[in-house]
Amino acid sequence: MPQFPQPKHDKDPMAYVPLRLEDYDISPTNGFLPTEPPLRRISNPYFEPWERIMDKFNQYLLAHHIRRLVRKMPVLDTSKLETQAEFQRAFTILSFMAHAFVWGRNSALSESASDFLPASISIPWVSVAKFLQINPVICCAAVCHWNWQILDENAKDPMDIDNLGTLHTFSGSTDESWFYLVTTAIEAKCAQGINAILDAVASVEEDNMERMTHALHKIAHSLRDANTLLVRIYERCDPYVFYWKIREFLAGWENMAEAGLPYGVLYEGVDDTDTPSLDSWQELIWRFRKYAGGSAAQTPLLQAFDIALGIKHYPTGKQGLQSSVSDARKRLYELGFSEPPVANSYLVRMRDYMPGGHRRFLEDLAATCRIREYVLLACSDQMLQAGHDGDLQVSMRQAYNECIDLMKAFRDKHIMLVTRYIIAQANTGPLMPAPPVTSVSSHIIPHASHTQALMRARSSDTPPPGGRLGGDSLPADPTMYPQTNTHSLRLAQPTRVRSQNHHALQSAAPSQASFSSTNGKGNRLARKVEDGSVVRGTGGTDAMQFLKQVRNETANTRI
Ligand code: HEM
Repeated sequence: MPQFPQPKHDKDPMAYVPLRLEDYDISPTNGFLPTEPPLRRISNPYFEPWERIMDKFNQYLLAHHIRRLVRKMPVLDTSKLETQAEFQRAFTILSFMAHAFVWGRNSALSESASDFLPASISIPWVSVAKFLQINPVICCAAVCHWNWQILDENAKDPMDIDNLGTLHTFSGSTDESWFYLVTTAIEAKCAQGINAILDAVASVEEDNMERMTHALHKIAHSLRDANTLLVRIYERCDPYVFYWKIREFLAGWENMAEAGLPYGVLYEGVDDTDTPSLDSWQELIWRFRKYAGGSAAQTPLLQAFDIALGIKHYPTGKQGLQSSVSDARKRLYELGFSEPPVANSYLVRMRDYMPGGHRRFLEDLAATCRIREYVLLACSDQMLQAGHDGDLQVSMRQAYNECIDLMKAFRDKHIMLVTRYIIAQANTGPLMPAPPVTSVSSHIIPHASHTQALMRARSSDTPPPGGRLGGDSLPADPTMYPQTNTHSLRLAQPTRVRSQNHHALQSAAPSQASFSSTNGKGNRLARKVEDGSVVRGTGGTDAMQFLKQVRNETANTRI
């Protein structure tokens, strides 16, 4: 029979040491949100060049001033940031400016996505991200964890969703605020569930079923709140606005060939400093960064509940072994606690988009948590069959199963909203056609030569001299939130073009014709899908297949 970790002994290196939330930058009251509301401004006037842009961010984005203003911004020294709250604010506002710079193109001027970030953004952003131990790209923490304010400090429940506001949005719409706030409010409401996880872990050590049952009830309470809040998204976030107006700014730069970024984005002043020669484009191309964009899949919350409850997720398409209870118990007897971890790589990868402390919490929790095993071993087969209501073991099992049912219900509801917010929108198409899109480099390369270059590029793998590459019969691009990632395209080599403002390689962008052949609407991040296409996930997987598998794995964990 497998042994549970023994009570701690000071000299035993394998001793159980209880996890303490403060060691992982987790708030006892607000969970993965900071305890105090995020800063609305960095008070040091040195950072005014950033704050002044944020003062009129929506207006500048609407008027297409962002790129010009960001280019003019000085490169600020992040060593002047003093507190963690300042680093978090810096990360959030740099994320908004960076994504506005990359995706905030002026289509009337035939601009396309930018394949570089100027040093004024990239140098401080990379440095702040390093401090926070998170990828320098927009993420759940930037828009949901560090981007909220309390409206009425004296409210009965200050963290109630109806008492919260956002600090920043791209669109300036209430829909976008609400989209972020649903996640923010879920995080706050589930703080007691995170505390309860630690109680449950401790009760395994104490072999205390009563404490375990109580902790499981508290986890269930949080999950019930999360379920209630999740469906409130329908109240104030219009699926049309979400799909066609918001999500394009949340996209990252991975699998974004069709959006004009086949190689990702070059962080100027960070990754190009020692470029040996501009002729060695192959060398430079490796320095382009590829990151997924923002998604609530980057919240540590659901992963923490998964780990706590022993819900395992396997690579998409390879459903795991968790089948019957007796099988699970048999495996536990045979393998003890040393089952090899086989994880869903997408979910694991999303941890790089979480702050370092939160990522480490998930790792350490996985190493210490044996809640499911405890419940499983406490319930004999006879007891499970006879169902002695009132027995401590049975109540514990019921409390555990209630948590599983609520996790499954959450994922069912989530699948429904993905259907309404993404799939239905992608199938319908936009109401308002965007202006046609042409190559950003049309001022550099005459359109006719561009087209000839395209034709040459498609007949060979060598880049045409001085021209950008693309394909005017690229396949239709099914769509994914928040990153559009679809068919993998055969990437042509980029052509180095020295632009007026930077020396980054101009990336291959599909031509106008290629967009009209997909949906004719010009918007490359939110787009109509062709009949029969699947909506693909960030990791290149079929989103629905991924989400349904994650849901089914949850249901299979019931004891
Ligand atoms: C309009 C609202 C939403 C849409 C359209 C949406 C869409 C998606 C999509 C397409 C995925 C697949 C992977 C990816 O691309 O990142 C995903 C994953 C995920 N989303 Fe959402 N989402 C929404 C709201 C939320 C909210 C409010 C939460 C809760 C905090 C949430 C939590 C998750 C989690 C945890 C995953 C990973 C899969 C899982 O653990 O079940 N989502 N979401």
